[in-house]
Amino acid sequence: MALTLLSASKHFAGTLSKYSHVSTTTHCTMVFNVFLPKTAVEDKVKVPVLYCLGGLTSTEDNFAQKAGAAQHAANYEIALVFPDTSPRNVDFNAGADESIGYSAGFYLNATQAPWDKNWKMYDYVSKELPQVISENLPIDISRSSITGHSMGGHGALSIFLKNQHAYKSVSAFAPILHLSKSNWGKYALPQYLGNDESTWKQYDVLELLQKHVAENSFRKDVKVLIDQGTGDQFLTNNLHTDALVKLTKEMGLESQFDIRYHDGYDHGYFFISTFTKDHIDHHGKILRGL
Ligand SMILES: N[C@@H](CCC(=O)N[C@@H](CS)C(=O)NCC(=O)O)C(=O)O
Repeated sequence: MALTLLSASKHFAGTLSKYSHVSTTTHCTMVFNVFLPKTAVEDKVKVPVLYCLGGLTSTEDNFAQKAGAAQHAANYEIALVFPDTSPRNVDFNAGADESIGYSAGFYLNATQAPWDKNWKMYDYVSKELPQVISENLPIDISRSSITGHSMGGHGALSIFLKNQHAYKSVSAFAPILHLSKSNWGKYALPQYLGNDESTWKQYDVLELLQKHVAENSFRKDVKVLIDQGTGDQFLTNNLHTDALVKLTKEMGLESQFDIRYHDGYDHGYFFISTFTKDHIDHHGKILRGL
C-alpha cells in the first residue's frame, strides 16, 4: 500500500510528515501525520510508536500541532502517529454536524447506512494503519502504545481494551469513558450502530473494562494514566470520570489506574500540553524498557 508524501518539516531534529493513502477500510483517501525521530530519519533505525488520537472537530493536525508531544518523543526516540479522526470527502453530506460525520468517527465500525461503507475508524486505526506504517516507514509496530484526547481518549482506551496485547501502554487526556451514556454517544451511536443499545457496549470503556474483569482477561501488568481537568465543561455530561474512579474502587483496580484530577484546567490543548510530558514519559519508558 503506497503512501503519498504531502509535506515534511524538520522538527526536534527529526521530521514531522503528512502522508495520504487510499484506505481499503474506509474506502476513501486518508491522511495522517507522523513524527519520526532523528535516528529513524537519518539511520533508518526502526523505532517504537505512540498513536495519538484526536477528539471531535479535530483532524490529524490538532494533536500534532498543539500538544507539544514531539519534543519529548524525540528524547525517547519514538515515533508519533496522528491519524485523522474520520473518513473525508464521501459522496453524501457528512459534514453537516459537529457531533457525527466528519471529525466524529468515534473509533468504531458503523453498521448503519449511510455511515457503514466508510465509517470504520476502529478497523482503520487498529488494523490498517499499523500495517501501512509498518510497510512504509521505519517503525516497529511490535512496540506500539496508544493515547488520545476526549473522543480520542475513548478511542485509545477502547482500542487498547479490545486489543490488550497489541499495545505496550495506554493513557488518555479527558477521555469519554462511558460513551453510551454521554450526550455525544447518545446522539451518534443510534445513527452509527442502530437503536439496539447492546451493540454500543463494544465501544464503551466502562462496559469493556467490566467485561474483561469479569472474564479475568484484563491485563494485570498495565498501568493506565488518565489526566482530567476539573474545569472541563464536558466533565459531567460527556466524560464520566467519576464513574471510572468508582468502578476501579469497586473492582479493586486502583493500583492499575492513575486517574489524576487537575484543579481548574478545561478541556482544551492548553490543559493537554501542560501534561503531555508526563504521558510521553509514561509511554517512552515502557516502549524503551527503561
Ligand atoms: N463543539 C463540540 C466540542 C468541540 C471540542 O471541544 N473539541 C475538542 C475535542 S472534544 C477538540 O479537540 N477540539 C479541537 C481543538 O481544540 O484543537 C461540542 O460542543 O460538542
